[in-house]
Amino acid sequence: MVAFLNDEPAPVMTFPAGERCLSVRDFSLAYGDKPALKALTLEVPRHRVTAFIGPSGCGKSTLLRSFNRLHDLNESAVHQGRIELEGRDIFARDLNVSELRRRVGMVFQSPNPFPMSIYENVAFGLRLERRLPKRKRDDIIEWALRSAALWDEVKDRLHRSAWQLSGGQQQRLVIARTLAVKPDVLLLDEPASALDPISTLKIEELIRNLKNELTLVLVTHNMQQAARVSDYTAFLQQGELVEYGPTDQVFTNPKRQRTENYITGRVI
Ligand SMILES: Nc1ncnc2c1ncn2[C@@H]1O[C@H](COP(=O)(O)OP(=O)(O)OP(=O)(O)O)[C@@H](O)[C@H]1O
Repeated sequence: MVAFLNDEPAPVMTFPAGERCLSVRDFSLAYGDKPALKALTLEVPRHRVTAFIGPSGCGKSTLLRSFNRLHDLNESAVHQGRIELEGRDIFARDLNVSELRRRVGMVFQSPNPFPMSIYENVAFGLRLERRLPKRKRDDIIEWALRSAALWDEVKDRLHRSAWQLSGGQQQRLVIARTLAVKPDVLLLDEPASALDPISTLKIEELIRNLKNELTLVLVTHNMQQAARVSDYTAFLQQGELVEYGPTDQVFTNPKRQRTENYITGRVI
């Protein structure tokens, strides 16, 4: 066993204030009396891809969903501690939760386009937000579909049903729909786990390219995927942050014995 590996609490990795997008301080969340996250402290850097990995039930999705307060919808969920988006407390009384969810968009495991055309899917969020002149709306829809690497495949059939697209195309459409309202952060919860290998590679390429536009946080069971697309990786176990660092370091030179056990397959 390598001497430096130990199970001390994870050292806090910090970023200069100008590079920090999300900041989690001593954050705990329980469903009723069952703790899911235990006093987590971590920072998510702006315009980077940060991956959350760890065994099933370790709290990855719970942490991701906390970033846009999806737990408000679950009466049994209680939290303590603080999360800031660009320096602002997301639990502040005067915070507008709809605006938070516009700024922090989310894409789930199974593609969920609405039963309407490709065009209407991307326009959906824009219609709710504000009345835009058609020309301007068309420009944003083209921009969002291009950003989601889907424009060339759908530009000649924008008014056909979104359900005619393949699963991978549907997931890129959902990403375009989320991008259309210009979020600052994109949360991705296992975005490729329902897709075939080629569609998965397209989503991964998209994730890498999108960091020019916004900050991405990815939950994945697939460690190769985390290694391929993320800049930073956080390893969680039983609601605790075990290790957080640059992805290369976490995968090739982990500082914690528990991380090494997980990435080498000794714990699943
Ligand atoms: N809505 C809920 N109500 C009650 N308990 C929940 C709820 N959602 C999650 N949990 C529990 O909280 C813990 C963390 O779950 P979470 O889904 O965040 O983990 P995860 O790491 O994302 O798991 P997986 O990889 O299986 O999706 C688990 O013990 C889970 O059973």
